[in-house]
Amino acid sequence: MTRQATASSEPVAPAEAAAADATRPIVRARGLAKQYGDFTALDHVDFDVAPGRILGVIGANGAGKTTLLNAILGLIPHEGELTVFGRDPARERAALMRDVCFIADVATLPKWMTAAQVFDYVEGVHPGFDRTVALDFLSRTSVPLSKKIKKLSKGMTTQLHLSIVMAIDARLLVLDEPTLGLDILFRKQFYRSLLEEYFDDSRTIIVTTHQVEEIEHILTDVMFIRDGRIVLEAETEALETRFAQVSVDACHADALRDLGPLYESGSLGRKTFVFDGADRAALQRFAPPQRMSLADIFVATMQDAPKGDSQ
Ligand SMILES: Nc1ncnc2c1ncn2[C@@H]1O[C@H](COP(=O)(O)OP(=O)(O)OP(=O)(O)O)[C@@H](O)[C@H]1O
Repeated sequence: MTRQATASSEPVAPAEAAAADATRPIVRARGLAKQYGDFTALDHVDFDVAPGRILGVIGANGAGKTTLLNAILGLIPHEGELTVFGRDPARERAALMRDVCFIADVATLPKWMTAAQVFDYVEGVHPGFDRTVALDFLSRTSVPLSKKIKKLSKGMTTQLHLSIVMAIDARLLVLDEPTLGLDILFRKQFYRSLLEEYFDDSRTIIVTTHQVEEIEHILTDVMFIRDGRIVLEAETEALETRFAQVSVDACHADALRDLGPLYESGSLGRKTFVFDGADRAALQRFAPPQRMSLADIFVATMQDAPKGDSQ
């Protein structure tokens, strides 16, 4: 608001404008909702995605992840406010796609084309595609340019797909389950290349996957979705200080329950309690608080989150 007021009354210094651009959200949603008939797939969610971040959108099957991405990409109409690079994706999709690259599933390249033909095609439809970058990436692999995609192994297809991602100069990359069906080596390679060769401060990535543990290390932010609602939104770094779990003999269970755990589980006379924002010193009196993986935090949060009344 301040920025708009300034712009209308006095000129904004270039440095100031650049600083404002660097912090302005790439994606801004307020009351974003999506109904399929009487089913609520997205239930009035609010969120911002800042530039230079890697956001993991995590949720169980049917949580609403793809619906959220499709709204961002302008592929479905929505209710509520949604802007991507300041534009309404549903109305200004063509202009938006100059800045956005979307990959659904790496295995979905057209099987009847050769790699060279795929490059021809992408060159024709995406103004940000740089063929020389793609060729350079591919030259470091064993993927032949002249072979039809149906004759490539899945790993080769991944590398071909990656070469396209790397060569599209997009400011926002949207990945929906990008490594579905790939073995662990190729999944790891995909994310390593993404981080080391593609990502920099000028780009933003939004990614969904069920293989949370494999992308944990690349994410700067996470959003957990359940029943079309956001149940947790946080910087990944903050999770470590925020969440902790302690395992104790069952005889201490009541005392730990008094500290307000998010979730508890137990077996064989031991109880494990998960805490969100608890006083570490208070937990330490019972047992050393342990660091939790993103997958563990996800499970605990999902157990705790009340089921939406939207179904
Ligand atoms: N075109 C549609 N018509 C009706 N319901 C739909 C449609 N698309 C999605 N849904 C429903 O909306 C809900 C959210 O679907 P969505 O694909 O966004 O989930 P998701 O989190 O991506 O799931 P998954 O991890 O299984 O891909 C699901 O219950 C789904 O059945």
